[in-house]
Amino acid sequence: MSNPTVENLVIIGSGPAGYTAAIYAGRANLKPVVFEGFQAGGLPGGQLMTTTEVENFPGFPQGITGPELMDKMKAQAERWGAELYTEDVISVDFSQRPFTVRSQEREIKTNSIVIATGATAKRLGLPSEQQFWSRGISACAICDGATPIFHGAELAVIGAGDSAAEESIYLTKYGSKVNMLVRTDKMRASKAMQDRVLSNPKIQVHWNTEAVDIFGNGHMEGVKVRNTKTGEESQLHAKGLFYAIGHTPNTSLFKGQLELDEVGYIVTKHGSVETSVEGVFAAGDVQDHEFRQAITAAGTGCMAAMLAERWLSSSGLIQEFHQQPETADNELEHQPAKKTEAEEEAGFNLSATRHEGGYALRKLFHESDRLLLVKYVSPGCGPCHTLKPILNKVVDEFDSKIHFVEIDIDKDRDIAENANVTGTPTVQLFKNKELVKEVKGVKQKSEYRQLIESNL
Ligand SMILES: Cc1cc2nc3c(=O)[nH]c(=O)nc-3n(C[C@H](O)[C@H](O)[C@H](O)COP(=O)(O)OP(=O)(O)OC[C@H]3O[C@@H](n4cnc5c(N)ncnc54)[C@H](O)[C@@H]3O)c2cc1C
Repeated sequence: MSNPTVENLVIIGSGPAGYTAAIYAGRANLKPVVFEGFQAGGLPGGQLMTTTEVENFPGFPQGITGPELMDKMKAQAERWGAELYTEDVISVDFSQRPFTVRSQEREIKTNSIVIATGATAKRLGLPSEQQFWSRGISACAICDGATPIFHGAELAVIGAGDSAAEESIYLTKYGSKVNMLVRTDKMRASKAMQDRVLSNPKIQVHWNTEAVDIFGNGHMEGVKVRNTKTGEESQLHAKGLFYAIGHTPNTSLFKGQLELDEVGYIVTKHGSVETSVEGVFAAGDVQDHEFRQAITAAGTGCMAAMLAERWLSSSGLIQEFHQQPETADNELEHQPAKKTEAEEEAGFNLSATRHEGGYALRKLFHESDRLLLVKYVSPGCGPCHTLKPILNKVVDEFDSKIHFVEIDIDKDRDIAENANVTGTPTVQLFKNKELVKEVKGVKQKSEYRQLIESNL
């Protein structure tokens, strides 16, 4: 599908840099188009979707969770008229003006671009990594740590920076012990984080230790480790292994079109966010290997939008869209209050499509004559947050034809255990009490739709 109009500005990425650029460009009446991303370079909302409390973003003295902060930034961008697409950009062409940006769904011509594609968590490439991925190995402790198999179990974290420290501390809520594997005899984490790790009785730091492989039978049982000083190998028992080993800038799309440094970060002019191509700006972690903070990403997002506006204006390309800000619809403020179990029993209505909690699931499993779609989520899980509006739309389409239940695996541990849920989000579809299909992670709407349609 081609769009014949030429946009003022396309923003690629929806972390703090992308949404801030969208807020500024929206307020400058540029009506920016934002590709929020989907899977190629992390979640829509960016890296903060995988964290719990953000304590250092100005304006939130009590802290705020990462997903909540990103929800607010998104709502603010929408309020100022940004047009958002939850799609990955698959190619760009900067060789001709206007520039071209393509996703699977559309092709857009634009006079200027802000790249805010951030960075993606690295993997180690261990021999059995693929086999045990999501069967013990995870790159997101916040998303998967609450899984029942990890409760009371020994766990391991690989890494030596702030992420590794934060994830180790978080995992002590669930595991009996957390082994932190550090390749050298030093941690890179901030002094404050190191102190929290070293003083936590549930965390053991294994210095000069690297992972060699994973072992297990179906599910992971432990990590083969090597002492980097002596070369001696040994086995460390752990039911879960969490990677926190840094990030790679998401710039493969731009190779050969923009100047990148030897690691792949976009090169910007000193003190600016201008790239080697006029009219293309880069903001946030994709061009910053030094600070890598939400506030610096937001700051450079602001600079990129302001410079894009100046550049469009001085090139005589600007097209203004005057508008009133939309009223923000903050979903979080409209969450229903939690019900007691007695209220749940009294209020259970078999004819309703949507339900939540273990009581409803048990009732529906035995009494429903419809397809039963079960979504398992956990508190603070960013991908669960991303999945919510996607699955909500699909459930609406099948209103009265299916039953839908949301299970918080932290509250209904026994249910998650019986259902063999090994990470969140997980969606299971049941027909006549039989499990037809399990889908892990976040997928496009069409995949869930097709799954339901083919079983109706
Ligand atoms: C666990 C953890 C905890 C953290 N805690 C803090 C904290 O407390 N305070 C703090 O200040 N910072 C924190 N950070 C760092 C902070 O998250 C980053 O510095 C910040 O998110 C960078 O923002 P960004 O906008 O540059 O990129 P990102 O947040 O990485 O977002 C990149 C965006 O680009 C999109 N994208 C990628 N490729 C494509 C594509 N091909 N097409 C379309 N879209 C694409 C992604 O979907 C994503 O939306 C933390 C990071 C982690 C991992």
